Amino acid sequence: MGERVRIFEVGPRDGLQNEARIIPAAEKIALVDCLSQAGFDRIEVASFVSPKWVPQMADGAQVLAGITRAPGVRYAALVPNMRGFEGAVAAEADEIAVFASASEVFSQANINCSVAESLDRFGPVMNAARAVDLPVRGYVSCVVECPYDGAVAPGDVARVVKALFDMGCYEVSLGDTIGRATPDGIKAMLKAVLDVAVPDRLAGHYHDTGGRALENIEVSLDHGLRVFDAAVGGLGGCPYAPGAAGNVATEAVHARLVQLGYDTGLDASVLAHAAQMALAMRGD
Ligand SMILES: CC(C)(COP(=O)([O-])OP(=O)([O-])OC[C@H]1O[C@@H](n2cnc3c(N)ncnc32)[C@H](O)[C@@H]1OP(=O)([O-])[O-])[C@@H](O)C(=O)NCCC(=O)NCCSC(=O)C[C@@](C)(O)CC(=O)[O-]
Repeated sequence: MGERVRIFEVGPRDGLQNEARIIPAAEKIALVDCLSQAGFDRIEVASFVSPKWVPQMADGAQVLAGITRAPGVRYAALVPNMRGFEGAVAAEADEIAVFASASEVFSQANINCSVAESLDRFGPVMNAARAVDLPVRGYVSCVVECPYDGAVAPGDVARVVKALFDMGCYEVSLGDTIGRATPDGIKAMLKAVLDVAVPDRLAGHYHDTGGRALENIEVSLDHGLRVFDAAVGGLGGCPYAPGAAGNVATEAVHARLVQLGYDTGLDASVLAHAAQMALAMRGD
């Protein structure tokens, strides 16, 4: 058996948040229930953000209430502030994620505040999560490139990663939000980030617009990362990142990792079925 590399499935959240068609909660629940049989230990299923900003995620509580929770799987939700935290806790999310950006312009576009303001906003969320023993993951968007502002300095990424760890995140996921990063760009970013963090508490979250996400995962494996976010069927995109295509497809990441000799713990036939469901949901 090869070394374990974990895939964090983000399709039901990051994947579906950008779909133009409002997808009924029952379809999302069916997808999550299928994914629960695939062998993931974490699946991001909802976000508790403003429904005016992201209408597709307005039914997060319904989704969390409707899924059949499999033992050993943590069902995660994204929260931008205390209001989102309260929604996630009421819906019994098993973990939450706060999300910041390495780019000021993207931060304004995505959550209507500066990077520093977003980090301040997470303070009370972290305290409240600690009080109820809820694990918190952190995301940093635009780790290589910003859709509005071009190249992002690796040092800016490292600063935000450090701030998220300092406030208590158990893991930080590095988002190539627009999926344009090259392996060299990922290398330069990781060099700076690994000055402030250990690789086994980092995850790669790579979109695949430029078709290089699998190479970017390989470069990250070389730097010691062992967790990668992916969306089944390659669903996704961010509503506030124009031009971003989907997340790298879970089934493609699984296949590449197996080819490289790693063990993902996932069942390829369940993944293939989930990918078909995901593609049908987006009308492909
Ligand atoms: C952060 C805010 C809320 C600020 O939004 P705002 O307009 O600056 O804040 P506000 O506090 O003035 O609130 C505006 C309205 O939203 C309500 N509101 C406020 N908070 C909540 C909440 N939690 N749940 C439900 N409603 C909420 C609030 O009550 C108010 O309602 P109104 O009075 O107008 O009726 C807004 O900008 C927002 O929701 N943004 C979400 C953006 C988002 O979800 N983007 C996609 C996820 S990030 C991503 O995909 C990247 C990632 C993570 O995958 C990694 C990567 O690839 O890079």
